[in-house]
Amino acid sequence: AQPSAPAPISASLRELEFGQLNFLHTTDTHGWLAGHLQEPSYSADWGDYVSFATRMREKVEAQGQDLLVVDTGDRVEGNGLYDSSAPKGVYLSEILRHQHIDVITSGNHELYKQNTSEAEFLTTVPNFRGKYLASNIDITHPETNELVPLAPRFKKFTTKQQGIRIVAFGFLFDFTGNYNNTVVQPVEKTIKEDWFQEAIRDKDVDLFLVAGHVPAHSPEYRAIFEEIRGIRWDTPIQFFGGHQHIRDYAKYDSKAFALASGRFMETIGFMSIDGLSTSDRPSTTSGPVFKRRYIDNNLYSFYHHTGLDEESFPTEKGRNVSQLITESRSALRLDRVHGCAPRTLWMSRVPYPHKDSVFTWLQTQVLPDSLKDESRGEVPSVAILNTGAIRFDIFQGQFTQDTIWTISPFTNSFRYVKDVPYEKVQLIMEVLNKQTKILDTFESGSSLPPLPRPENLARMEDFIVEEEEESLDTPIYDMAALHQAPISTNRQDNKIVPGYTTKDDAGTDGDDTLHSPISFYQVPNCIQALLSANTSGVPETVDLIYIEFIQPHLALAAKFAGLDVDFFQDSDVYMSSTTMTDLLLAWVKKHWKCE
Ligand SMILES: O=c1ccn([C@@H]2O[C@H](COP(=O)(O)O)[C@@H](O)[C@H]2O)c(=O)[nH]1
Repeated sequence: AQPSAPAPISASLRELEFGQLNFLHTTDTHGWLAGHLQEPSYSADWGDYVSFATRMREKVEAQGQDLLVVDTGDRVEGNGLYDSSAPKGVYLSEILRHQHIDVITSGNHELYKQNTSEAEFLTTVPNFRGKYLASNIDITHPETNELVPLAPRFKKFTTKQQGIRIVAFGFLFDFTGNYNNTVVQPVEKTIKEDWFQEAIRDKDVDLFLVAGHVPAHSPEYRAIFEEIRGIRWDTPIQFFGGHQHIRDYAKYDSKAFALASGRFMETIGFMSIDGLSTSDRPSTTSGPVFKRRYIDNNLYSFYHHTGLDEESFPTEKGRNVSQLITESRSALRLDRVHGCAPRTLWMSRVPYPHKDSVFTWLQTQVLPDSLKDESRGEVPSVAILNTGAIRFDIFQGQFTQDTIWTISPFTNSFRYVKDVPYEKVQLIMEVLNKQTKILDTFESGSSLPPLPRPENLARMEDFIVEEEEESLDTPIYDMAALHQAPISTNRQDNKIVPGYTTKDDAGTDGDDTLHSPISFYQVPNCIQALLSANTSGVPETVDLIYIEFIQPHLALAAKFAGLDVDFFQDSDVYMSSTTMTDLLLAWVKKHWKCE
């Protein structure tokens, strides 16, 4: 772990149930390879994960079993380790490559911008040659300008110990927000292509492995499942997915399951399959048995599941990777303190509006104090921000160079349209806040990226822990104590701390660590702030300021609201090239001085 990471808290753990074939899975790590430096439950880093995968491989291979390691994309955008360097990602890709990964795929974040997808093509794909799969992504070759597959479409391989014959694919969901140097072919179309049809007709296959940046429960995975099942009624299928930032497990039939392993290096997903047939050993049981576990990413869990300790657990390579992360963070000055947050601000742990909601803080303080373009004088304005623009909670205490990227990693700046009737803005807000119901069906074929963050789309209802409200002012962890405490192995000491309490298709026993539940509240798709309105009451017309990511959504919503504005032609840059990240950082520096 990183030197400044808090020691994990000892806890009651559920055991891993190993099988003939075992998997470790990460997804949506978004640059958090240093682990969480303010949350003990997730404080292990990528170096610890390198050691963990090695020790797990040693353990299962000693039993004649196999272990495969899978990553399903969105490795970029969301943490200083990726976003703070110029060019972005140079430190991250060096760190990432040290994990032995057997199957790796791209997420949507690898494709939003031309330079990101080209870095993927020129660096990450070669770093994981033979492992990186891209079943439905093409890229314009940066030198030849030809459209070529980002990586091979699929591969067939056999496992080291038992010779289990696996055909593996690597998909991305039907993403449409990519820059025009890449092409994402819809999954439903891809699976009709000759190469896929041939691959699933291969008779010498013991398992189909579908890795992808695709939700575990999704139309895309349903389509792949049905296509394979149509040809191979009996062959086991293991899906690994992601994108929604949740822990999830989907049962497609008794021989086909999908695991999604959360977000931000909080979770190492574990799967095992027992009873697979192989070329020289037909299955002995009535059918394969699938087991899943979501491991909290911390050393307490890692030691427990490997049966090792502080001395015996780390590998030399793992230690070196942790050291490389420390050096990279230091070169990027990620611990540089810009201010001190006086209290914790939550994304979804409190309702909106609420004094401890990050969105209430933005609406009432940051946007009114900061969004001002001198060229617009005292003209009243309304600013609209999509809640998906903010990615993480802000914890009480030091606000560092790393914090700014964890909450606001995107490079969007602001635009505006003048003279918009205030009442039309309110209608537009109503439409935006019903996005999934209205905008998605407004024009056939239009499929806009969602406005809220993925966690909010995956959980459509509030989950309220009644007794939590009183404890919100108390930090979850006593950080000072955690920095010194050795990891206790004394079961008497086990505390139940708030954390994941996952419910999935296999029940409520998936998490390795027993936690108490955390409230989860829905938040709107967008929030608005009324700015520079010196008059009492509401202005008749305003400058409508918006974060540029939502321009296509606004254009559609405006039609709905009967506003005759062409947002692409009639809008202009607001505050030159100031990004949301710049705005937030400037506000923190000015208002949140450390005592
Ligand atoms: O420039 C951007 C890019 C993305 N968003 C928000 O993020 C989600 C997608 O996040 P995933 O991690 O891929 O699930 C998108 O729907 C937006 O809500 C953004 O606001 N600005």
